[in-house]
Amino acid sequence: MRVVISIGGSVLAPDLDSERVEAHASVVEALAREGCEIGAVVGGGGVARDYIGAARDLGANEVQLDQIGIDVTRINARLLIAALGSQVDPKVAHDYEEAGDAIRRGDISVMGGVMPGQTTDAVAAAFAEYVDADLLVYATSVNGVFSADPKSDPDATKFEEMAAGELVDVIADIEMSAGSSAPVDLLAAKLIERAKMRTIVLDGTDPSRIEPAVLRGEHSGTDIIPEGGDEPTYWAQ
Ligand SMILES: Nc1ncnc2c1ncn2[C@@H]1O[C@H](COP(=O)(O)OP(=O)(O)OP(=O)(O)O)[C@@H](O)[C@H]1O
Ligand SMILES: O=c1ccn([C@@H]2O[C@H](COP(=O)(O)O)[C@@H](O)[C@H]2O)c(=O)[nH]1
Repeated sequence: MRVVISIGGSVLAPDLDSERVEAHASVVEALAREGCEIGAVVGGGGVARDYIGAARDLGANEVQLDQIGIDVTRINARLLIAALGSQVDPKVAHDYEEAGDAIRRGDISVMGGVMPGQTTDAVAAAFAEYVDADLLVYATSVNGVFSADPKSDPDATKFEEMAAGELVDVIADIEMSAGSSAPVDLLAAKLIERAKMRTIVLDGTDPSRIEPAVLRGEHSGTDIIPEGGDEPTYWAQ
């Protein structure tokens, strides 16, 4: 089974805590031991937003801000690589070909951002499509996709499952400036829809939630159901 896991910066490195990074790496390594081929994409989190905010105040334009964000995602990717054992490609992959080659060699491949105008959510979706992944997992700071931002709307309700087209509709109104927050960005949602990619959005603040989701489909987040895609099959059945 080939899996791409997007690990939000706000769950991997809300602060510089090596034990938390180690816990995420352990989950990735456990999945690899189960025989999964893994691509990981790491976000920039609060550190990226802090840098972006400071540079915006200094007059940088949105592309320059995105470039700062990309740099931070790649630093976080290096942190995850540092915590992974010898099975990881030691380079942060800067494009999908490099990342795909590493996976085909049997390595775990880790990416950060690749280009302005998107977030690492879109990187993960494109990476998953490029390597024909069986599953894409977003480990983020909220437990799934809600009808509205649950951090600001107490009446927001969680989707247990939703079609990829519905995801596009929910995400469409969220702002897309550098450093913005969404469970997945709009480009990612469109790529998931196009690729008919089976996708899970879950709370990754506790990384141990990722393994049962990948191996058995057990999680309390949101399943994005591909329209016209195959029925899910699980590795550990
Ligand atoms: N409809 C929605 N459903 C779920 N979350 C939403 C929604 N709209 C906005 N959000 C916000 O999306 C955010 C998703 O997580 P966020 O982007 O902060 O972190 P991440 O996925 O860990 O990535 P990173 O911190 O690297 O950008 C949350 O802050 C949540 O409040
Ligand atoms: O491919 C990419 C990835 C990221 N960015 C910029 O970086 C920040 C932080 O990334 P997150 O995935 O949100 O953690 C993002 O808001 C963009 O500004 C990018 O431009 N391109």
